[in-house]
Amino acid sequence: MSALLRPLRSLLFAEHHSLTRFCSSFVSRMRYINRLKENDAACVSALQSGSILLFHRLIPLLQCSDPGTFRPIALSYSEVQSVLQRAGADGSLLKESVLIGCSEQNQVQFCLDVGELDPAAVAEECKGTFMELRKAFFLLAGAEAPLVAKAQALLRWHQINKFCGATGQLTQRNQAGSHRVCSSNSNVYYPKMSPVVIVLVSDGKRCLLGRQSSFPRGLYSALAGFCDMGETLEEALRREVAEEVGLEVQNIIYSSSQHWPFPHSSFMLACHATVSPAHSQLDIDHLELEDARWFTEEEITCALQVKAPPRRDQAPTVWLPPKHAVAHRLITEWRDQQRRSEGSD
Ligand SMILES: NC(=O)C1=CN([C@@H]2O[C@H](COP(=O)(O)OP(=O)(O)OC[C@H]3O[C@@H](n4cnc5c(N)ncnc54)[C@H](O)[C@@H]3O)[C@@H](O)[C@H]2O)C=CC1
Ligand SMILES: [Mg+2]
Repeated sequence: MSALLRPLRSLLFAEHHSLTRFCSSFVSRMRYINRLKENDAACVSALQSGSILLFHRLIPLLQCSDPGTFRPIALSYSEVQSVLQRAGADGSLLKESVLIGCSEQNQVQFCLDVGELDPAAVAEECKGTFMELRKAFFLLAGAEAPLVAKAQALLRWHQINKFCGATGQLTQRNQAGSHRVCSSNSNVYYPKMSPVVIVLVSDGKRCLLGRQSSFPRGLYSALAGFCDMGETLEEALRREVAEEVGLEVQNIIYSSSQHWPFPHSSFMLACHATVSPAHSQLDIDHLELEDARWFTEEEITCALQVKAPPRRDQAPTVWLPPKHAVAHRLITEWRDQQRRSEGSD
């Protein structure tokens, strides 16, 4: 190795080693990932020891782990190299991998879209199946649904941001895929989510759920809406509730947030809010909602028992969003709060 290269290699090794040494606690994991976004060489090195999730035109490669449960197949760099070679592609596609994050087991995770390969050959080679995320999301085990959703969202973002919106010129990505830069005016683009407020309104004894005509039969959910430019969370929430059901809410309390991949990367900001019983008369905007109703705690408890959507030949029994959706969390938080307050009455 030439004298010039040796210092570079030892620098990279030290950098990688120090980065790897850092990857032992949450803080150091976060700092490590941040550095991989800033240091292309370290990211290339992390890719060679990382795990890679494969997609085919944004459809994730999964395998059945338990009956009715799927998980993403995490391949090593060399396993992906041999999949690519067997599928007749050269290994250079690997550099298109996008950094997702670092697992709690300190495994750096990447995703790669092999859209130009034959999906059947890749699926057979990896003993898996490519499954649309809309279907897979609810069959993935707990923590893996957000991981696969984030990976798909990143890959989609790169596919639709190849050109600069201002100059029309090509944009170039960094090795981690955490940003793209316009090749002519250096505009920097970062992956974006659209902020959405989602709220469970209560009048003290009941909670309010609505449904759009696009929802599956019988499904009711918390009211939700995209934030407009310049709005605060509270302003968007008040506007959406006023628009959709004609109510003015008070006492907005933040609950939690969630990346929601459908249809394209919403950033769900979930809250509880109240109206006084004297001002709970609904005035539904049927251009926005097919229906909206007040539900008692008993009705919610019944609806939470409904595990499968009603069949076409059945009455449209009310059912609620599954555990993967933040609406489910809002509803169970409200139900639990009702039980606590009844218990203390
Ligand atoms: N994770 C969960 O528990 C739930 C998630 N959601 C999601 O929340 C989102 C918003 O719910 P909706 O009631 O449909 O929203 P909404 O009440 O704002 O109505 C949708 C309208 O917002 C506009 N819009 C669409 N995309 C936009 C964007 N990126 N930025 C600004 N405006 C946009 C369009 O005019 C569209 O017709 C949807 O993506 C839905 O999938 C909805 C309920 C539960
Ligand atoms: Mg809405």
